[in-house]
Amino acid sequence: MLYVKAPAKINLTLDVLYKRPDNYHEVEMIMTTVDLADRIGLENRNDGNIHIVSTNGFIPSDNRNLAYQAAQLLKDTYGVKEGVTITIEKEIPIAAGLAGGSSDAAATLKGLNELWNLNLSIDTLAELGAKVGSDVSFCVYGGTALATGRGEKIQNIASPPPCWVVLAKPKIGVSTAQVYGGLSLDEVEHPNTKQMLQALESGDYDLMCESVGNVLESVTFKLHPEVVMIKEQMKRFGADAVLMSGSGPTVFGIVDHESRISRIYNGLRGFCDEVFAVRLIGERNTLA
Ligand SMILES: C[C@@](CO)(OP(=O)(O)O)[C@H](O)COP(=O)(O)OP(=O)(O)OC[C@H]1O[C@@H](n2ccc(N)nc2=O)[C@H](O)[C@@H]1O
Ligand SMILES: Nc1ncnc2c1ncn2[C@@H]1O[C@H](COP(=O)(O)OP(=O)(O)O)[C@@H](O)[C@H]1O
Repeated sequence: MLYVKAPAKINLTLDVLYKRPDNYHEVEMIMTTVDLADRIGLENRNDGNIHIVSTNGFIPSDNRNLAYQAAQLLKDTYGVKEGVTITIEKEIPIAAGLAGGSSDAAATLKGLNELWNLNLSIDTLAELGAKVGSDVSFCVYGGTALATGRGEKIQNIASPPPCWVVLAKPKIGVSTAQVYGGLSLDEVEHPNTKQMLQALESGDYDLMCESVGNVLESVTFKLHPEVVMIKEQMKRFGADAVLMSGSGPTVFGIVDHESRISRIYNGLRGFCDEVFAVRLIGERNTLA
């Protein structure tokens, strides 16, 4: 069995520039990887089938699973005869704004590249990933990046200075399509992406905390007011920056010292079942 780690992401900024004719939204977002990960196991099958086994009964085990789609895409594109059993040990909350499914797909692409001896470059895997979902290319590279286009154009950037992150997910799940669909661009406050880039480039923790912003908050907050409450609690317990990740509903809080995490973590556990205290993963992926 080959094991591959599939970490979650958070969006430090998420801006939407306009709605495109293809119904996607042109975005500009800064994403970074956090140390909360699913574990993907890959084992060859002689019957040519793709088979999903998961520790979590709430994700699809058929061709709606993004890891399944990634394996199918490799089989179709490169005429692979082998099949694969994909085991997904789920740690990342589902439909949470943390790209769990996208990261499973990215890990599957990287792992099968090795298992099936395809010798594809990381750029090729990222291009293939974009066909599975907008966030998959970023997940192939990991680290910290500026993502543009519909999210699939990736530019590697400096990672945040050392810090810790508390993630809190309320019991609801949100549909990304519904959130983008509910966005009205004349009502939002756009984040300052340039300022965030400067903050990361210069390793300026305070400026980074000042520069977080996500236009999708306006939509998810209206749909689910409990997310606003979690954001307020996170601030009250002392986080330096607090933001919803992606389309939500997960809210993250940043602190610069490990000793400050437990107050926020313990405080939030009273409101949410799923709370995690994690490090950021600064390093970009290379192929094994
Ligand atoms: C909002 C973000 C921010 O990182 O993350 P999540 O909240 O899903 O984690 C992403 O843009 C989500 O990317 P991903 O979840 O891969 O989206 P996709 O599967 O490609 O698209 C799902 C649906 O979202 C909408 N969509 C997605 C991306 C985009 N740039 N514009 C859109 O309008 C479209 O309606 C699309 O049909
Ligand atoms: N491997 C997977 N893990 C989680 N969800 C998956 C997976 N494959 C498909 N999905 C579906 O994708 C949807 C979004 O899931 P996820 O990637 O966890 O959230 P998000 O897009 O908010 O980051 C869910 O409704 C789920 O049914």
